[in-house]
Amino acid sequence: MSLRVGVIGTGMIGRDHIRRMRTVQAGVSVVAVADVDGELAARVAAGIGAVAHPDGRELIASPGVDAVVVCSWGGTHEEYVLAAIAAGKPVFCEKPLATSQQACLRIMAAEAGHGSRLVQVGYMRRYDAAYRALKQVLDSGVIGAPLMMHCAHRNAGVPDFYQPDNIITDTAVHEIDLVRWMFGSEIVRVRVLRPRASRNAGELPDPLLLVLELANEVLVDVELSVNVRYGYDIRGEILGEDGTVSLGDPGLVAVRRAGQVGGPVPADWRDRFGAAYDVELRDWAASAAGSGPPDGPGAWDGYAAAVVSEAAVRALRTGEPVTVTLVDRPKLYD
Ligand SMILES: NC(=O)C1=CN([C@@H]2O[C@H](COP(=O)(O)OP(=O)(O)OC[C@H]3O[C@@H](n4cnc5c(N)ncnc54)[C@H](O)[C@@H]3O)[C@@H](O)[C@H]2O)C=CC1
Ligand SMILES: O=C1[C@@H](O)[C@H](O)[C@@H](O)[C@H](O)[C@H]1O
Repeated sequence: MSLRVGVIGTGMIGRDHIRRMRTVQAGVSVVAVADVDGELAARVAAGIGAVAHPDGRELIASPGVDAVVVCSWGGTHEEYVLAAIAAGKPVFCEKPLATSQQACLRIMAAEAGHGSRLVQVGYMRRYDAAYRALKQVLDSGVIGAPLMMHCAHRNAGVPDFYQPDNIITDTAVHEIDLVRWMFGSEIVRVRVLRPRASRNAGELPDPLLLVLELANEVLVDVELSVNVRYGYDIRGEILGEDGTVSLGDPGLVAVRRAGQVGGPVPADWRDRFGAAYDVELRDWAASAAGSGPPDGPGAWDGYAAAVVSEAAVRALRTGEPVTVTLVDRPKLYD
């Protein structure tokens, strides 16, 4: 029997995940949706033969729903993730897990009370073929012990709701999760530097340079530019004691003509990370269908990312370095 999934939030990524669960994945049916925009939910439900619930909590409680995907706005995630845990249902929650470290602690406490992992967070870069290849080279030891990583996270543009903090909490949070996974080490200190703002930036402090210090003394710099106009450009290079490894060009072709060489730049996150979302949701659905607890990023990772994000927001506002302090990691997440 196929896994009956309910999706809360039928906006951009909610609809994209519905499409992939219906067309790319086997063994999954999207049977229910919910959105505060009732008309949108009804339209999406009608298009796929699903039930539209007026409320996300009702969807979670429905006996016809085995597992839940949360794609609503970040501030609403805690409520739905807690309700899914209370119902004993596996839940895939888009990033961020929640918008404060206290909320993430409440989620971890609820999961510990349940006794096994039910939560996966949508940090899809861990499933990206290029980042996985980068980690494989790093872990093989051929470039020696890591010293630094240089990252760039460039968006063509960002939604109108973006405030300065969103550059950290919605954009940089991907690198915050990624480097913890890449180096198997927690972030202990952050600082944020502000160069001259781009003329394309509007009111935003854009670009920013985020500097992350890890417990293993690796230093990471992340350029965050959210209005570059030319496309969605994600870069990463690790410097080791004996060599370097970097993400390759995501373009599948190079065009040589008129004395120039060029190729496509992805338009947005769907374009660049489409295959990673496919693998991420396939693995999550397999675990939710009974293959075992999810082994992707969990509530602990969501919590750590929230603590570092809060520290980075403070660093952005004050211009000062901020130390990161995490609670002891509960046994459930060893
Ligand atoms: N992993 C990734 O690369 C990406 C993750 N995201 C994350 O996905 C989430 C959604 O982002 P988008 O789809 O871009 O936003 P969106 O604004 O396009 O869609 C969000 C939907 O949630 C609905 N909603 C808001 N509050 C709700 C509530 N209490 N109950 C039910 N529905 C509610 C809205 O009406 C809207 O339709 C965010 O947390 C965002 O950070 C978004 C884009 C990429
Ligand atoms: O998660 C995402 C968006 O919410 C965010 O706005 C973008 O900056 C990220 O690149 C994308 O992956």
